Amino acid sequence: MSSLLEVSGVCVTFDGFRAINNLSFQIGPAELRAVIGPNGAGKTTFMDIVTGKTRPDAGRVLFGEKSISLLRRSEAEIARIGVGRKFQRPTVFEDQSVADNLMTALKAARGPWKVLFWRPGPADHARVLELADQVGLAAHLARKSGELSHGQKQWLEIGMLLAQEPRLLLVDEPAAGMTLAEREQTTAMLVDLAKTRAVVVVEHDMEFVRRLNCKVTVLHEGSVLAEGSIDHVTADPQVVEVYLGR
Ligand SMILES: Nc1ncnc2c1ncn2[C@@H]1O[C@H](COP(=O)(O)OP(=O)(O)OP(=O)(O)O)[C@@H](O)[C@H]1O
Repeated sequence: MSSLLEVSGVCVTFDGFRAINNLSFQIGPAELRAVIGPNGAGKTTFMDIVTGKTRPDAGRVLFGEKSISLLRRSEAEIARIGVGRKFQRPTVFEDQSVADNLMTALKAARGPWKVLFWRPGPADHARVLELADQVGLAAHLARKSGELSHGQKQWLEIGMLLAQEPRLLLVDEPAAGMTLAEREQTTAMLVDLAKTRAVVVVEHDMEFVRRLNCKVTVLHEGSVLAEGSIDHVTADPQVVEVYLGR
């Protein structure tokens, strides 16, 4: 399988401290991957590198069939190339309806110039319905986003990211603060999304990771400590020592 994202030999140093240390990581074009590891392991920095927020001192970050380098590109360019990132805190427009939030995201996905003259047509309204359906909010289109539950807001934001049609979606602790039912729905949603794109989930909740039922990458001190199925990594004595045993 050729990879969609290839990170190799990446190093990041903050004030002399090696936060990412010769990190190499690959993800396939339609793959769900969980990234776990203790506090300070480098999970956030890894996502910052891929999205162009942090510049590595060394290494390569290549994306897509043409192996486009993501280094030295702006965050906006990387988003247009096909990388979406979902932060932990949802940032939806609370005064707008679910449909309006999704339409705003569709509009933004057109790029800064086309937006000036853009008016939504029937295909855009259909796309809004499709996006709402993908994130389980089809029955809530007319509701004000501020009235949604925490979990529903998270899903709306995922829907807004999908408007950009990312080929790689990075999701930071999606289960945090969710009810059990919302977690289950989020699991199903992420599994479904990863059928047509790569989805990388950074998560501390091991029960949630287990339910994702996907390959797991364990980071420690800025590099990959272990990789494989959840059963494989949780049985690894080094993983138990640095992370699970705490
Ligand atoms: N801007 C920065 N300046 C200095 N040090 C930083 C900076 N960003 C991250 N670090 C350090 O780099 C290391 C990796 O941090 P990072 O946030 O990537 O870890 P993490 O795995 O996401 O941790 P957590 O699970 O707590 O979110 C930590 O030791 C952190 O203190």
